[in-house]
This record gives sequence, structure tokens and C-alpha cells, in this order.
Amino acid sequence: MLEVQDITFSYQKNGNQILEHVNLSVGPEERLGILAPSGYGKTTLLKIISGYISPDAGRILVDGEPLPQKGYCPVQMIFQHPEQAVNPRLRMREVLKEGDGISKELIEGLGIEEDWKNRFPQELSGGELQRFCIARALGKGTKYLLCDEITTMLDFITQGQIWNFLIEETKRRGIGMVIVSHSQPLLDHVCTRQIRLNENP
Ligand SMILES: Nc1ncnc2c1ncn2[C@@H]1O[C@H](COP(=O)(O)OP(=O)(O)OP(=O)(O)O)[C@@H](O)[C@H]1O
Repeated sequence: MLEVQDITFSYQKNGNQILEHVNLSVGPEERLGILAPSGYGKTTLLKIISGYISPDAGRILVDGEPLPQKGYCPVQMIFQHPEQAVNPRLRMREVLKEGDGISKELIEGLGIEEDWKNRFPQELSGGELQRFCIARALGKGTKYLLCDEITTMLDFITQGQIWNFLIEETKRRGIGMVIVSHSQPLLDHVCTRQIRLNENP
């Protein structure tokens, strides 16, 4: 179980509180959709849940344990803009090595072509690059996957391929998901449960 307990956060000391006493939990079989208008702190919340930023108060537990201070994080996040999530100086084969033992099956399942691995990020399309970011986030140790508008900038065919793959892969491996999107049809299609931020789950 992924538990988000009483999270409070503001970017500036004594500034506007972006998140106030946020509580939610997600099981390994669930795909939880989060809805909220722009600026309500959805991206900020996902960054806290995946350990990129620390909350001012509250805690994140995975199976009753806090996120590890070092080593592989069982909660992985995929961002809206893949080009901002990869080192531009690394070839894609090296980017994949940043993950936790990325399998051949995963790479094939995502439709990543052998030749793409020799390229640099700027030599790939947004959809091709996002497939690498998804592969990197789905290493052996991943228990929960957080998706922040991950297909917003992609065409419908690519969106469909990516979501079908993600649903199958996470079901098979018992990986729980948290999905942020402004698209209600997408959330209706993908999620097993939905909540609105700032309302009780
Ligand atoms: N690094 C930062 N420093 C200061 N303020 C920030 C920072 N990042 C985001 N904010 C502010 O925090 C608030 C929440 O931003 P966040 O990106 O989490 O919202 P969001 O709900 O994901 O929005 P959107 O739906 O537009 O992506 C916004 O008012 C934003 O301007």
C-alpha cells in the first residue's frame, strides 16, 4: 500500500500553502486518477510522493516504510515533458541503464526500436523519448508509478499504445498507479478510482 499522510507544503517559508493536509492511499492493484484545476498542486504532490521534494509536514509510506534515503526508490514518477527528464549528453542506451535492470521484454513491449538506443534525446520525437522514460521508470524495484500528464503532447495512436501497455504491465506486476490528467475521458478509461484534490478521498 502507498500511503500519503497529512501532507502540507509551500514553496516559500510562510508563503501560500500549495498543499494542506492531503491524505490518500493507493493499493498495488489500483490506478488512482487525480483531478484538480491548474495550479492546485498536482505536480507538486506527485514530486513529494516520489521523494523529489520533501513536504513541510506529513509522510509517505510504502508498505508501512518511509521512502529509502538512498538506493532505488520504489515510487517512480514520469513527467509531462520527457526532454526535461533525460540528460541531453547521454545516448538513450545509457539513459536506460539509469533504471533498475530494464528488461528486454519491457523495451520491446514499449515499441522501442534497437536503432533509437544509439541516439541522443534530441534525435528522438516526443513520443519515442517518452517511451524510454516509461521504460526507465519501470525497473525491477518499482512498486508504484506516478504519471503526470504523460501523454498530453502525443498523438492519439501513441497515447492509446502507451496506456494499453501501462495498464497491462502494471496489472501483471502488481504495480499501483497515480495518474494526473486534465482529460476526463482518459481518466475514465484508465483509472479504477478517481479523486479531486482538496476533497476527502
Ligand atoms: N518551483 C516552484 N517554486 C515556486 N512555486 C512553484 C514551483 N512550482 C510550482 N509552483 C507553484 O505551485 C502551484 C502548484 O503548481 P503545480 O505545478 O503543482 O500545479 P498543478 O496542479 O500540477 O498545475 P497544472 O495542472 O497547471 O500542471 C502553482 O501556483 C505554481 O505556480
